[in-house]
This record gives sequence, structure tokens and C-alpha cells, in this order.
Amino acid sequence: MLPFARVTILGLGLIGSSIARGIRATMPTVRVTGYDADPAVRARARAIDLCDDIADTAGTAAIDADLVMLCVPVGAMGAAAQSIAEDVPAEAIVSDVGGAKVSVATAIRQALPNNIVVPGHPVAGTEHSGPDSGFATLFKGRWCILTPEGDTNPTAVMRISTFWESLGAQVEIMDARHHDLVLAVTSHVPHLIAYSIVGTASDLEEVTQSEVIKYSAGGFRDFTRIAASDPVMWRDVFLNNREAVLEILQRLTEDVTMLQRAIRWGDGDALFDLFTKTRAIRRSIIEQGQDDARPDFGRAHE
Ligand SMILES: NC(=O)c1ccc[n+]([C@@H]2O[C@H](COP(=O)([O-])OP(=O)(O)OC[C@H]3O[C@@H](n4cnc5c(N)ncnc54)[C@H](O)[C@@H]3O)[C@@H](O)[C@H]2O)c1
Ligand SMILES: O=C(O)C(=O)C[C@]1(C(=O)O)C=C[C@@H](O)C=C1
Repeated sequence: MLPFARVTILGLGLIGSSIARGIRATMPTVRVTGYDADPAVRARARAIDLCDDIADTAGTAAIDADLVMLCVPVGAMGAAAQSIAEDVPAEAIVSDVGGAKVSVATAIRQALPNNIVVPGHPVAGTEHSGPDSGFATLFKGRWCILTPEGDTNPTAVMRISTFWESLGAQVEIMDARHHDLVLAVTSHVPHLIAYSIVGTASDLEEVTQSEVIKYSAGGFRDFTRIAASDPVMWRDVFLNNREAVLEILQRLTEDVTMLQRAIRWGDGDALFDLFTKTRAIRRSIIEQGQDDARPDFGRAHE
């Protein structure tokens, strides 16, 4: 049985449009209503027939929903939840896809105290944004982490789990604070490193006489893909997962200092040992099938 009959998606960018396309592909009888705060995005969503209906206000989009999925930047989650507060049925389950969970869950619960809220985060994405960038198979074989509170209605959690499983994801339940720490290591700080190294390289362009761009076919190119990710989305993630990101950055700074020392003092063993360990981590990720094994993943949508 389908977990929901009428799904409303607020925010029709990469993730919202991927969910809309995924529903059409895997649950075609579910009615999908979309809304985006940007009129140009609404017009585009209508032009490409993204949903069964595109509403002109958030309230009308949510009025008969049994699931509302908030797919807006982390810093806009509270405002998006507030924008449906007067219209969303009390029986509707509200969920989201935000990359930081503690602050988002708090903002949504404050705006919608009468609804069951099951926060979520599909750990799948690309560096692209907007309604044209989404695709139905984005979540296939990827994790979706749900962070319900201990006393959240189990049936609601089960329905959201079934929803994500229908889109091809594997569901994991996690404490929100733990999610934020784990994602700080696996996603947030890696993005910060990419933004930082590409920024440094660009500052050095004059010195290197454009050779940074010319020879960017190797490792640097992979960093530029990540550093092309949406500036609003990532600004919001860092401002809303401040504590965990700062904690991981502190650890990273200490480890980089250790590497600095090893290079300075010619401690080849220290470098070799670390690089051997990290190579094994990469291999185990591939063995577990969690790599973006699709050879052109991300690039196919450039
Ligand atoms: N991009 C990724 O790789 C990725 C992966 C997993 C989760 N996420 C999360 O998904 C969310 C959306 O990211 P995205 O990549 O789809 O961004 P996006 O920029 O492609 O789309 C976001 C859309 O939200 C709209 N919006 C902003 N405020 C709104 C509001 N108050 N009401 C309605 N619409 C509003 C914007 O106009 C935009 O069209 C973020 O919270 C992000 O953390 C992103
Ligand atoms: O593959 C990418 O481009 C991503 O950045 C996806 C990625 C990640 O870091 O893994 C980015 C942000 C998310 O919230 C979830 C997934």
C-alpha cells in the first residue's frame, strides 16, 4: 500500500524536483502538488510538467496534503513551515530534506506544533540546483537518514520510511545531534575544504599565470565540482551546523599540523602510514557499494 496519496513539495530545486520525478516514476497514482517561492521556478515547473499541480501560494499547495515535504535551503525551513501553518491539515505529516537536522527540526516544530514532524535527510545530491537538475533515480541505493524524536508516532515514521524506500533509498534512523556530527565529517567539512582550496587557487591565479585552470584535469578538478555547489544551500548548512563543523575543523587543523610537521622533518613513515590507511578506507567504501559507482555520476548532469 502507498504511504501517502497527496504529497506537497515546497521548494522545487534539485531535491524537490528529484522527489517529484521519483514519485511519478515509482508511485504514479500519488497526486503531487508543488510550490516554490520563486515565480520563475514555478513557471519552469509548470512548463516541464513537474507536478500534477503547481500552486501560487504555499497555503493552497498544502491545504489537502497528507505529506508535506520541505525541500528549501536549511535557513528557509522555518519560514517555509510558517507559510503553511494556517492551511496544512493537522493530520498531515511534515518532513524535510535539510542537510542539518537539529536546527531545522526545531524551526519546523516551532512553526507547526500541531503536526507530526519526521525530519529527514537523503544523503544524495549533486553540485547542481534548480528544477531542471533533478532526476528520478537520485535516491536509488543511497541512504536517507530520519531523525524523529523518541516519542514520535511510530506509524508516521514507518510511513516516511516506506516513502523513501519507494524512491529507492535505504532508511536509517538516527539521533539528530549525532546526524549533525557525522555529516559534519562526511559532507560539510569536505565541502568547506573544496571551497577553500579552489578559493586559494583562484587567489594564486596571478602568480601561476592561469596554469591552475590549464592543468585542472586531475585532483583539483574533483574539488572544483564540489566547490560549484549551491552557495545559498551551503552558507545555510554551515550557519546551522556551527558547533559540529567547528569541532571537526579543530580536529582537522590538528591533523594538518601533524602532516605539516611530518613534511618539514622528512618523516616519510608518518606520511606513508596515513596514506595507506586512507587508501584502505576508500577501498572499503567501494566494497560496501557506497561509492558513486556510476562512472559519470554528477558529470552526466553537467
Ligand atoms: N543539493 C544537494 O546535494 C542536497 C542533498 C541532500 C539534501 N539537500 C538539502 O535539500 C534542500 C534543498 O536543496 P536543493 O539542492 O534542492 O536546493 P535548490 O537551490 O536547487 O532548491 C531550493 C528551492 O527552494 C526554493 N525556496 C527557498 N525558500 C523557499 C520558501 N520559503 N518556500 C518555498 N520555496 C522556497 C528556492 O526558490 C529554490 O527553488 C536543502 O535544505 C539542502 O540542505 C541538498
Ligand atoms: O555528490 C555531491 O555533489 C554532494 O555533495 C552530495 C551531498 C554529500 O556531501 O554527499 C551533499 C549534501 C547533502 O546534504 C547530501 C549529499
